[in-house]
Amino acid sequence: MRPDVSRWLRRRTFSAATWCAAELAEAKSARGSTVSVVLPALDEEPTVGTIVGTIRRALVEEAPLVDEVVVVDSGSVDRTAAVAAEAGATVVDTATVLSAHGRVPGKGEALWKGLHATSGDLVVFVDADLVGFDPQFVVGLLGPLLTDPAIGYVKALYDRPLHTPEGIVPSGGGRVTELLARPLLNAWWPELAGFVQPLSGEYAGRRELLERVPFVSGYGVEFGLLVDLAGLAGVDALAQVDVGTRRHSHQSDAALGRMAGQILSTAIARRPGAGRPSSELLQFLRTADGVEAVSWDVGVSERPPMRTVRAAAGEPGPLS
Ligand SMILES: O=c1ccn([C@@H]2O[C@H](COP(=O)(O)OP(=O)(O)O)[C@@H](O)[C@H]2O)c(=O)[nH]1
Ligand SMILES: O=C(O)[C@@H](COP(=O)(O)O)O[C@H]1O[C@H](CO)[C@@H](O)[C@H](O)[C@H]1O
Repeated sequence: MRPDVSRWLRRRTFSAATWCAAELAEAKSARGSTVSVVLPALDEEPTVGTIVGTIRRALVEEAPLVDEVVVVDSGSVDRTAAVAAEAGATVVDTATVLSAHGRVPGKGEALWKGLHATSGDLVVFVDADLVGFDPQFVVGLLGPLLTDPAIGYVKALYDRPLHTPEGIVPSGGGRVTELLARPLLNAWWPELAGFVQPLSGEYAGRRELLERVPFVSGYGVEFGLLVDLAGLAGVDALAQVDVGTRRHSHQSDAALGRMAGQILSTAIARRPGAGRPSSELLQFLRTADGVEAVSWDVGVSERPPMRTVRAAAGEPGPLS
């Protein structure tokens, strides 16, 4: 193992159990900081309300650690928005936030617009499809940020059981992580090889950093943020926190193939000289008389750093 990665792992890997909400609420108050939680949601009616309610009870009412909870609706056709609002979240829609910039599909768009729709100095991102969500996820992500000014971005690490019709595969989750993201990082960004869950959907960062990097529109957003923030602030400004086990609703292998296409596009765009990859991904279906090729566009766009958007609109930047 590279000595720098070994050292990073020792210095920048934490356990969520190190902190409790009450002590971090005091640390936040002493620093005069504020905390926003952003949940990107596309048709997450079954789970979003429980997650929002759990955050509000534990981290707003019982311990004033979180100052706002915002659900960013990506155009859901179910009752995601209503359920989130009933649970106490502020709900915004990707169609109306920064509407002058239009709306492109994908998770990264929701996160980018969630960044604009919130004001916290620290921003926590949590997927809205988690099952058995534990508020200690948020506490653990905020721990390093509220206790070490040298740390600017923290990703969750966890076990990821894969729920299948045949039962639970204890560590079968994170399929795109294991088959694409981890090999890519080790090949082209080996200094980031210490991240156990480079694609984890739960992470937190300082707004002053998050507003200085682009947000990839689709599922490349986590990969893009990790590489771009490391380039901006240095690997030592990044950390990871062990929060235990994460369960969520799983997509099909075919859907994850398209996710992988977006992540590959994101990675190649960050390798000067690698050329512009084709945005087409062909997948195949078995038909009665053979196979059918299905063409997908896995090209991604990039939303510019929020700092440039605010400057263009004459808005003040984040207090920092
Ligand atoms: O266009 C999209 C795609 C996903 N999501 C949300 O982003 C999170 C992670 O997406 P997903 O569960 O599809 O990814 P996975 O966890 O399966 O990799 C979930 O809260 C989704 O509802 C979103 O807001 N807009
Ligand atoms: O880590 C992964 O391989 C993928 C798929 O996870 P599963 O195989 O469904 O457990 O899930 C993550 O990747 C997405 C792209 O970065 C993130 O947006 C998701 O939040 C995250 O769950």
